[in-house]
Amino acid sequence: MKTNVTLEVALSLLLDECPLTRSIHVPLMDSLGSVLAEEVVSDVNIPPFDRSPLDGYALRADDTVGASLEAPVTLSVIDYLPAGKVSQREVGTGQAIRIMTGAKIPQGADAVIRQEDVTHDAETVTLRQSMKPLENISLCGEDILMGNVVLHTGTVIEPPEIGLLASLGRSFVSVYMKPRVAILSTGDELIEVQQPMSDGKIRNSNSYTVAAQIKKTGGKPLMLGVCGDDLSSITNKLHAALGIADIVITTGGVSVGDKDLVKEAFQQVGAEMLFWRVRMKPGTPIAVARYGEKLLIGLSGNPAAAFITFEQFVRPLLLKMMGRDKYQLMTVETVLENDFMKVSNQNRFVRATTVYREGGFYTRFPGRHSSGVLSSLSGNNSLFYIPAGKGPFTRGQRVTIQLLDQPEVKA
Ligand SMILES: Nc1nc2c(c(=O)[nH]1)N[C@H]1C(S)=C(S)[C@@H](COP(=O)(O)OP(=O)(O)OC[C@H]3O[C@@H](n4cnc5c(N)ncnc54)[C@H](O)[C@@H]3O)O[C@H]1N2
Ligand code: MOO
Ligand SMILES: [Mg+2]
Repeated sequence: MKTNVTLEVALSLLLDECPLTRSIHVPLMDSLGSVLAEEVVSDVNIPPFDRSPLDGYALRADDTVGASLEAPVTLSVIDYLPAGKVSQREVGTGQAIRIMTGAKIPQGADAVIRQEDVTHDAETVTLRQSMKPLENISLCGEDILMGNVVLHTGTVIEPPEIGLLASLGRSFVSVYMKPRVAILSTGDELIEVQQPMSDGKIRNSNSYTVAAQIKKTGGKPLMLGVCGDDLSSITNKLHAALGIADIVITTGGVSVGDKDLVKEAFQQVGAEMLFWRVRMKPGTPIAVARYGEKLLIGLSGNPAAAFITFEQFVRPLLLKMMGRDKYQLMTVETVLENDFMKVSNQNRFVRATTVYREGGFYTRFPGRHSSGVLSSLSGNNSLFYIPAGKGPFTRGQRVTIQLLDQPEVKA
């Protein structure tokens, strides 16, 4: 087992060989946010026929040659075509058909004129301009051509892709499955949300924070509740978790205390330790092990450490497993709005609030930074990564930060 590894080494040990989840056929609307696991080829032309993009008159361009203010051309209107209807008539010489946007161009016609550009009565339409062949006609297949690849494997399904798939008649689509992630919080001091407080105990918040992070990333959280600090309880829960999940996350019990038994439990269930302890604060004691294709990730019990290490390790892991090729947090250049004077001898992630104003990003450090403090995670949408020995940082300085969420835009 590697220990005291750098962030980069830890990330590559975790991500380099992580498996893709299986692909699964899901109803179209359930695919939003997932990654496409198939090449989508169009079996139709879109639009499926030549159609009118305007409300007006379909006619033969030839009939309008030489038409002008001085020499208007009058055509007789032989039919009326709303969208969805097909005309049984063919437009002959000297004829036109009244047509609405979206209707199929009738036989014989090769141009459409806007109704604002003509005068008409019940039976005729008069033009004062000539038309070119194919003027104002949306051609069959001009949007999507039959036989073409419309969406590639690996495309993230967002609302436009949902619309495209719908237009191709795909009510089911193949996507990479959401990873199932079991969460087990360890600690004799833990009580559940609904339980009354008692001396020496603390409510389990990690299971909920981590489950929410999993959900937000697109995974499927499976909450296994809390478990005391004893080896057999932890291993029993891990066995159960490995039976139902692709990834198992534990919180607590990964440091050096007498009751920190999670690493031992990972080994007892037959997992191979990949690393323990990363050179970062908070979250140093993170432990990662592999069990076949499954991964076990022991996060620190300290709430802020668990949250931040999730963002650094588990979020990219889940995204990569779901087929995403962009899985790192977005980074932006920002201007500091207050000082950060502390120089740390360790690589450190500091909670920060970033806003977008007057064309640029601005960042403050409003909260407390200890890894046991949960409250200052709230409202902070970014993390400032400070390599060991760097700093102090002063107001006005330009630095790079990680965005956890879209920043607020200030006027
Ligand atoms: N002698 C040393 N002691 C510690 C070291 C060290 O290097 N030498 N490292 C410290 C660091 S850094 C961290 S981080 C913590 C990590 O400890 P564990 O991962 O073993 O976590 P626990 O000891 O179980 O708990 C830590 C803290 O968090 C609270 N906790 C735990 N689970 C939850 C939960 N589900 N919800 C809310 N709060 C939780 C727990 O009560 C503790 O207060 O170790 C240091 N010690
Ligand atoms: O590595 Mo710990 O999370 O700083 O207290
Ligand atoms: Mg501990």
